Amino acid sequence: MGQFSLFAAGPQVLIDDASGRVVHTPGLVPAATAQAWFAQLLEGIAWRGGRRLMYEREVDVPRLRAHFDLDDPALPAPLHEALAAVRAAVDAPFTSVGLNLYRDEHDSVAPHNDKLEDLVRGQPIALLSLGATREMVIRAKRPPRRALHLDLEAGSLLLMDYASQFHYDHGIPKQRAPMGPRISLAFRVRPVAGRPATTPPAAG
Ligand SMILES: O=C(O)CCC(=O)C(=O)O
Ligand SMILES: [Fe+2]
Repeated sequence: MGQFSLFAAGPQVLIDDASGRVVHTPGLVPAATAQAWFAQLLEGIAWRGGRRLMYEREVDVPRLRAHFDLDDPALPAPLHEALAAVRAAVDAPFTSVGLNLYRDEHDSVAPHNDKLEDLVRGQPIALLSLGATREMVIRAKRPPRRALHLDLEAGSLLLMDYASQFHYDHGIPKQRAPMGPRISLAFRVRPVAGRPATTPPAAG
């Protein structure tokens, strides 16, 4: 059996209609592999805090972050391996990986859609989870704002297509119960600098 043949529960299609496609695959990566990557990244990455404006006040971004271009010769080994695992499941020419570190239950990401100018049109976002299980909430933008609550376990993949970013927000809410650290790897296909993010429709 190959390394990636253990799809614990198989892919679960959460959304698949005109509003977009969202697929959750628990167990894409075996638990021991996910744990090894988590430990190496937690120690080995130069995690950065950030500041953002909220209601005209500067506040800390409530998690730590890092970013690599996937062709960076200094790409850490676990990210190379994680990319291979994601590419085995998703046919997209990923160019970039954003890392989020949620140190504990107080860290979060507010509901948002990924910035469309950071994505090549039509390409998905793939989120690989490592470390503690955290809840993600995916909520429709339109009333009645249907919400999906899912547990993102270590080794799971959440694939959101481009269209879904127009119609849904996603976020990782703070929790009350104590939680260990979690790392997410967000693989994206970013537009090449200097070229438009979206291809204009062909003339004629
Ligand atoms: O940590 C996650 O799973 C979500 C991260 C996210 O939404 C983002 O980086 O844009
Ligand atoms: Fe996001």
